[in-house]
Amino acid sequence: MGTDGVPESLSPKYESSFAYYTVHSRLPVILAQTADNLCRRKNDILKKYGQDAADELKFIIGKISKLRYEVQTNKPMLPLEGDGPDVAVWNDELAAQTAASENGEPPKWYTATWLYLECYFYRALNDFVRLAPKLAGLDLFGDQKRTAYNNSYHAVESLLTYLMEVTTGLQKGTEKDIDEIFSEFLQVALWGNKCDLSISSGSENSQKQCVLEQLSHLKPNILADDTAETLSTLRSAMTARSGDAGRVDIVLDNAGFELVTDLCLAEILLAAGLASCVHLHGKAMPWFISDVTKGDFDWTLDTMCATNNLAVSHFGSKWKWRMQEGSWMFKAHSFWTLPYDFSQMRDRALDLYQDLGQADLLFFKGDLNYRKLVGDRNWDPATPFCVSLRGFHPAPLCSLRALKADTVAGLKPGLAEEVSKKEEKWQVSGNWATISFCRDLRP
Ligand SMILES: O=P(O)(O)OC[C@H]1O[C@](O)(CO)[C@@H](O)[C@@H]1O
Ligand SMILES: [Mn+2]
Repeated sequence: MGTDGVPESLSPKYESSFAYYTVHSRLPVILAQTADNLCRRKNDILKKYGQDAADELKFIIGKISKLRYEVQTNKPMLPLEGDGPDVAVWNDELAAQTAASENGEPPKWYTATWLYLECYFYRALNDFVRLAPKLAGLDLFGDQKRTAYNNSYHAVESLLTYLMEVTTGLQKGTEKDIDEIFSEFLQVALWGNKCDLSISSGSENSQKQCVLEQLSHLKPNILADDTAETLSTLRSAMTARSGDAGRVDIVLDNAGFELVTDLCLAEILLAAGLASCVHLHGKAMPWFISDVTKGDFDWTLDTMCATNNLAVSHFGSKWKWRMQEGSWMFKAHSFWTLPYDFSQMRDRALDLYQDLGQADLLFFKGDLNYRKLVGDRNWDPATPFCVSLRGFHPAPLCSLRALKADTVAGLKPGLAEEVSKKEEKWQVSGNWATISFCRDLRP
C-alpha cells in the first residue's frame, strides 16, 4: 500500500503475477507471430503497397525481432523515433520515469509498471510502421481481426436476427419489458469481451456459439451486477430533461464479435428510447491486437452490408446510415492509446474529459479499460468500485468486463475467496465478469 492509501501498481517484478507471465510468455509470442504473419502475408502486402515497399517490410520484421530480444533480455525501453502527434508525450514520459527512478535508468521490461510497459509495447510496434513511409496505414493485426470476425460469423448472424426481432417488437409496442431487453443486451456486450485476441496471444479465439443461448448459464459468473442502478441513472437523467433521451458513450474495446455486441447495445439504447445519440470511442492506432480502429469499424459495416443474410445486411446499412445522420458518432482520441490511467485524463486530456462529461452515461468495455479505470493496482477486491476510480468521474459510468488481469474491485466481501476455490486462475481466465457502476463519487 502506498502512502496515499492507494495500493501498488501491478508489475512483472512479482513473479507470480499475470504481468510477469505476460512479459515472460505472452509478449514474445505476440512478437514472433506478428513477424511471422508479415512474412506469410508478404505478397498480399506488396500487392497493396507496391513492390518497392519490400525493404521497408524487411525493416519492420527486423525491428520486431530486435524488440523481442530486448523484452526477453530485460533491456531498457527506448525513445520513439517515428512521427505522430503523441511522440513528444511518450518520450517525455520515458524521460520523466528515467529521472524519477532510483538509479537514473530508463524503465526496463521486467521492472516497469505493467500498464506502462504493455502500452509502450503496442506503441513501439506502431512506431516501426511509422518509420516505413511506403507502408503507411499498415495494421499489423488487421488480418487477425478480420479472421476473428469471419470465424464468429454464425454467432453474428444469430445475434442480429434476434436484434431484428426485438427492435421490430419495440416499434410495434408489443415488446417485452425494456428493463429485460436492456439487461439482456448488456450481458451480450459483457460476454462479447471474452473473445479478444490479446489474451490468447493472438491465436484464434472467436465466438462460435450463439451467445444468447449461453446467457443464463453464464449469469452466476457475473461477480458484480449493477445493471439496475445503471438503467435507473439513465432514466433519472431523462426525467430531469422532461423525458428527453440524451447521449450515451461507449468506450469500445475489441473488433470482431465484441464490436457487433457493442453496436447491438448502441442500437437497443436508441430503439428503446434510452438515448438520442451514441458516441463510440475507438483507438487511433492498432492496439492490444484486437482493439477497434476506424478502419476496423468501417470494414465491419462494409462486410455486414455485403452479406446475404437479411438481418446482417439490414443492420450493416442501418448503422452506416446512423453514422451519416449523426445518431452514432465514431471518435478516436489519442489519450486512449497513451500509457496513462483514467485518473490522469483530466490533466492530460481535458478536452476528452469534458467531452465525456456531456454524456448521461459512459460504458467502458473490456479488460484494459477496466485496468485503466482502477489504475491497474493491487486492490483488495472488496474495495468499493467508486473508490478504485480515484477521482475519475466525468459522468456516471458502467464498466463491462470479463476478468483477464489480476486486479478487481467492487466485489462483496468474501466473494473473491469463494471464487478462487472454484477456479484458481479466476482473475485471468475470462470466465468471470463484472458489471460495475459508479453514479457519483460521493460516499
Ligand atoms: O481486450 P481487453 O478485454 O481489454 O483485454 C486485453 C488483454 O490485454 C491485457 O490487458 C494484457 O495483456 C489482459 O489483461 C487482457 O487479456
Ligand atoms: Mn482489447
